[in-house]
Amino acid sequence: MSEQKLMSLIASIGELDAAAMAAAEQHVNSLTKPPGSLGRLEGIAIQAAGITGELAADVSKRAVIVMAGDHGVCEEGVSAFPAEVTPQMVMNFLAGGAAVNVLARGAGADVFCVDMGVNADLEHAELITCKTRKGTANMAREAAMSRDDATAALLGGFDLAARLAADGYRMFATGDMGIGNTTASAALCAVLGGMTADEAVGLGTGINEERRLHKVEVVKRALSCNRPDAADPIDTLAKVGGLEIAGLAGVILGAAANRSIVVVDGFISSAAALVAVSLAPQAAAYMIGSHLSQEQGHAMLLRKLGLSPMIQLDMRLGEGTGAVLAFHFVDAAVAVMREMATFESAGVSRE
Ligand SMILES: Cc1cc2ncn([C@H]3O[C@H](COP(=O)(O)O)[C@@H](O)[C@H]3O)c2cc1C
Ligand SMILES: O=C(O)c1cccnc1
Repeated sequence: MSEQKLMSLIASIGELDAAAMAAAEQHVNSLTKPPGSLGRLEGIAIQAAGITGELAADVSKRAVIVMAGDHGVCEEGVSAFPAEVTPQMVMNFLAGGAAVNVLARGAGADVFCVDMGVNADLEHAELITCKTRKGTANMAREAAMSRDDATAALLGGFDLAARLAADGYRMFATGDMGIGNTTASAALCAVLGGMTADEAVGLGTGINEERRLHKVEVVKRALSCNRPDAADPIDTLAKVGGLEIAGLAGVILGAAANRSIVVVDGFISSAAALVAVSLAPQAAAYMIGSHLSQEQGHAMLLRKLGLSPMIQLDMRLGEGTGAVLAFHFVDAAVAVMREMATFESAGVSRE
């Protein structure tokens, strides 16, 4: 039933507005600069027009959605940090003290923190709760979650993006929090992205190479014990994914269905994007890449997604930090469209 609902919501994701993109391209080429000289800002401006249907959309209302969930696979020793950091960081987000809060303030973005499945009873007036279980099971031994749990998390993310879009938000950043989630993301890359476990597994929060090799073995075990079906993204998500990753995939789909820009953060968010485009290839057009994470699989994953990062600051944090920073560049692209003079208006000659 709910899977049917998800499929019908996904089917509502349309193509970009071709007429708006053509008008935006024509406008970009009329501005006082040599053609193409603003480089990728021009492409972003045209994509933003295609997404929103407007030449220079008002994207001043923007949100970073930070989704948190715990991972049973932590018991295999895959992270440099203990699992209790997940709920502790959620409280830090809500208090405004995490990196993403600081960078969001700088980019004029509202932070929405969502408990998608943290292994603790969290209460806070501003915490959004969309929880079916307290963390996933250990995917190295059994399915991380049920198909119903994965579907519910996808729908929860979709619904949140839709509600925020109805509230006027036109631009979203995806953010994650969940100790152990680079392991789940790597497993998703292996199945849905066709990467080897060794290509997909990185150092996460800062394990050493010896522990990375152990993490590769854990991912291989998760794949051989669960046998996820690469042709079935929900099966894959349920078996080797995570609750916050599922929620973020839903956010991406919900943003696309509501003609909103979705700026994708680092490795974990990109794994969520991989799930989203595996379910709905047409959602890819609504996504903008933000930064290149230091997590080793990210470059390959971005290539598979067809996303090019705008910035490379050697960050490897998640939380939506890279995506929120990239808001500044989307702002720049839209401002160019809105404010630059044309050859005609400024009386500047061209051939
Ligand atoms: C204090 C702290 C804050 C974070 N904020 C994001 N992450 C990031 O690190 C985790 C993924 O790495 P791994 O798979 O190695 O556990 C995720 O929670 C991710 O959001 C953090 C990690 C820590 C320790
Ligand atoms: O790129 C990311 O999102 C990332 C990398 C390492 C640890 N946490 C997040």
